[in-house]
Amino acid sequence: MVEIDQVFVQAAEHRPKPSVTIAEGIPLIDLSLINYQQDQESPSSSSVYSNLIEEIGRACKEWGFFQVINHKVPLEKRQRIEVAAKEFFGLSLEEKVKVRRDEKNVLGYFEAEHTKNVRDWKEVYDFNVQQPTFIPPSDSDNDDINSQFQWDNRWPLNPPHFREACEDYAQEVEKLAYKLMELIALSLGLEANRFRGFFKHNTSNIRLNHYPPCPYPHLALGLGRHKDTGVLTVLNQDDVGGLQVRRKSDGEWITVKPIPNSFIINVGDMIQVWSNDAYESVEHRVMVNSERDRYSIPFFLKPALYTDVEPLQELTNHNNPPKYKPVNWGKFRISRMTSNFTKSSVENLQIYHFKLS
Ligand SMILES: O=C(O)CCC(=O)C(=O)O
Ligand SMILES: [Fe+2]
Repeated sequence: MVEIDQVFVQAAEHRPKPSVTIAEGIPLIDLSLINYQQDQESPSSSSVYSNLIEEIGRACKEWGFFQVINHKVPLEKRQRIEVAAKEFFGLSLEEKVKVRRDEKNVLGYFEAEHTKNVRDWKEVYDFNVQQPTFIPPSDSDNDDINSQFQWDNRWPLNPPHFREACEDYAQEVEKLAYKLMELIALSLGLEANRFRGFFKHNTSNIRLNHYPPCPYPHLALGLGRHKDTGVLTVLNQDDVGGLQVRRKSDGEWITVKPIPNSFIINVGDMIQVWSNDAYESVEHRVMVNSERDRYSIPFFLKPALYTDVEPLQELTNHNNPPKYKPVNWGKFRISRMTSNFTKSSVENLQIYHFKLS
């Protein structure tokens, strides 16, 4: 067997253990009650609905992760993007690099991502849900965003229905994300639409992930440990499994069991800041295996580039003062993005850098 390229090798303490604990714990939440009609009378007064809100609040607090079923994202749209993703990744590298992401183009195909300075065993394709991305008017603070980056989607010509499959799916999953944000707002004691204004010019994106079989699953990871930087993630994973979540209660890595037609939801860094640590963004990673290809499709809900994210006034008071300085989403995003390309000697920007001591 050829020796593994050292760029993929995780430090001993970050390698997956040979035996894994399958999570009993990640809450499974039934969304049968939700409804996407805007003009629907709010069912928030009914006690069944308040149970749902409470369940979501508890999951966000105790795990930062949960799975949902009966979410109403049409299965057929989900299957279409899954097929499109497989077809795209099945193309030759020469074809795929025609839409390769680079230092200037933020979106497209990429096969050399690093997480915490170790290369991931995967390839990805990113597109933004809202186009064009709203770029704030130039001032000295925003020069980076204005002059250095291109935020246009880069659609491949092949497979033929790729773009349509991606856009159709994005619309559906975005609705689910906003509905979940309403439930999360209610669970924090806020107005249902409290977060809505942050997404007018959102920078939400969808990523297609492909983790090829890896002959060294004990040394490498499909995706190294990390927290999601955005607001909320809605993840579609296939039946292969490999996602692990760091359990808050004891720091153990717990494998999330795939459930057909479910989504895995997790809180990102920006909810952690808005909620002043009531709901924390939790570390997770992806193991690879030597036999099967694994595909996953996260939707990352993200605010507008100009958003200053800070603890919400309603959630802070004299006894619970703000724990963070404002985090400018555009700057945070760009700092994180540029560090994903190669090994770098400095740690990238994390939200704890914004903590008020
Ligand atoms: O592939 C997965 O299951 C997780 C992907 C993920 O965590 C990410 O892309 O941020
Ligand atoms: Fe993630």
